[in-house]
Amino acid sequence: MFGILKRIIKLSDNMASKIKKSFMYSFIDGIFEAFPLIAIFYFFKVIDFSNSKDIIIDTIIIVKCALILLVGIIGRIFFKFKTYKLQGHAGYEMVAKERLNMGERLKRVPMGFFNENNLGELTNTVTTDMQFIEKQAPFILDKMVNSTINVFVICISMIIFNWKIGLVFLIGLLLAILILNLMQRKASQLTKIQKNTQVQGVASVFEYIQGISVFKLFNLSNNRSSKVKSSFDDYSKANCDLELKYIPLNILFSLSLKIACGGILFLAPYLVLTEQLSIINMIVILVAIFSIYIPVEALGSITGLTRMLELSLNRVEKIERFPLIDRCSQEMELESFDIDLEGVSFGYTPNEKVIKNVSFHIPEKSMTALVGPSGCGKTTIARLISRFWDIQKGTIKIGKVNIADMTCDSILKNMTMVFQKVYLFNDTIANNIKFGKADATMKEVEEAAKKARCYNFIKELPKGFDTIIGEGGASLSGGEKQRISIARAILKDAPIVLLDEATSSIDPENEFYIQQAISELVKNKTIVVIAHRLSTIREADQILVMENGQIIQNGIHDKLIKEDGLYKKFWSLKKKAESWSI
Ligand SMILES: Nc1ncnc2c1ncn2[C@@H]1O[C@H](COP(=O)(O)OP(=O)(O)OP(=O)(O)O)[C@@H](O)[C@H]1O
Repeated sequence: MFGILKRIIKLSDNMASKIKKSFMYSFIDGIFEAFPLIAIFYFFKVIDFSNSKDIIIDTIIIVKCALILLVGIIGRIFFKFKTYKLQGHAGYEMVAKERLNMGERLKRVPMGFFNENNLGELTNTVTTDMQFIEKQAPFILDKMVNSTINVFVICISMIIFNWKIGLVFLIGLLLAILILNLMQRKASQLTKIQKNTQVQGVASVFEYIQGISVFKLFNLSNNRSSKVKSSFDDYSKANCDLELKYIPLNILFSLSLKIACGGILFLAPYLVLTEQLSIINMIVILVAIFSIYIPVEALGSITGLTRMLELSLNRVEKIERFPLIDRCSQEMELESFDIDLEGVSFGYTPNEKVIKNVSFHIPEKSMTALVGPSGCGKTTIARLISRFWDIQKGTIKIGKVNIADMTCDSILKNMTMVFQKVYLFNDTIANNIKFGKADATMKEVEEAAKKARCYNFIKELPKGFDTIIGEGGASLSGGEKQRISIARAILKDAPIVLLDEATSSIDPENEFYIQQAISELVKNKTIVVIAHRLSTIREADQILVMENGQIIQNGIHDKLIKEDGLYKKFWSLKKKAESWSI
């Protein structure tokens, strides 16, 4: 149980002192909680009950008792406030920091991480798990630490007070701890199942939302929503199971404490009758009996929550443990931007190589086109140059520096990528363009938009650059989204441009503007283009023809067109396709 304490303290980092302080305040609050008991003890101690006909209750005594109660109440309010404030702050700040850390980590893990961990599990970790840790961790730890201290203190006090009563208390306590242990084991199994079904639920909702257009198109929405429903049915069944299997143990736990209370209730008068206990002490015991087991009950009540916290921590720590792609690399400044691949081999899975012993040189400020049939590895080459994955054999150098020695940030700050699939954030158009350069002025943003040929259509929107675009850029046409993403790339002004030309048909007007925008983007840059257009291929300084993960031809268009090979075939097919008209 206490391993979790260490893990939270580790996670909380510089918030640990706040959490520890909150435990101390909570402990002091526990002392003030005992003040009513002290008042009762004092009351019976100072009043003479031996003469039952003439009991004198002095006003001073009443005032003193009232004062003790008042100090108790004020002390509790003050320290409770302090405890909650510290716990709230510590929980919030600890999780806020951890969320940022996680964001940074996710940027630096190999892309294979996202294949191995489904999106539902990741989403669940950064939302539900983190929220659970934020709200519950300080509360659970506080209850755990203080209840244990209180149980220990009460146990010692009872034994000093009267060892026979202390023994009955101890038997009740040991019985309760035994059942608590059983409860923890049960909770361990059941909360794991419950958490897994929760993750499945989130994953199926995610899939449903992402694929909604496909489901609608193929009339599958009922089918998929029944999958979502079934995963939530599993979740609700797991919750019911957890409660049902947990309830008998919970009852047994409470029963053991109540039986021990009953034992003390009978034992105390017996001890008075046999003159082993004074009446005053008996009264104090009878009053205290209702609260001595409260800390033990508190430990019982957090068992399920503790297990859930443990599972949430497991998931967060799993992300923390995943090795960063650039953990042994350094921040570096590049001086030149030519690209060299030497004997590079790579596979997404260990047994299947998709890039096989590839070598080529891309001179600085030149255009290289990658062409070849679908699935031959063109996109993979672009991903490897930007170190989204690490290669298994060979070296990739930019400006004569091995990218394996550079941090992801120092590679990517020199690169711009324009992919077919454009992602725009749910923010203003200006901020989407500024993504390329966070501190850009509005003048720079407008300048980039003009170069990317999107200034005019943006200006025609009612709110211009302040127009909020839906997540993923839902409110813009495909061509408009492309041009905004090119404006973003122009603003970044990186010396290397990786460009995956759009294959999907865009209307001629948009295509014309996109071509103009790209011409602005690539001026004076080292360009690697996954080429689908004849114009791009023809103008390239170098064409790399790929087949089945290998470079099979290399040269300029005029040379390759004369050779008998894949390129010639590819070119005539492309030409034929482009000459088709509808
Ligand atoms: N994330 C991935 N995980 C596993 N395999 C992948 C992944 N991405 C691509 N592949 C596989 O790697 C091979 C090369 O894919 P790649 O996308 O590089 O080809 P491509 O030439 O760019 O194809 P296209 O022109 O159709 O985009 C293919 O067999 C593909 O199925």
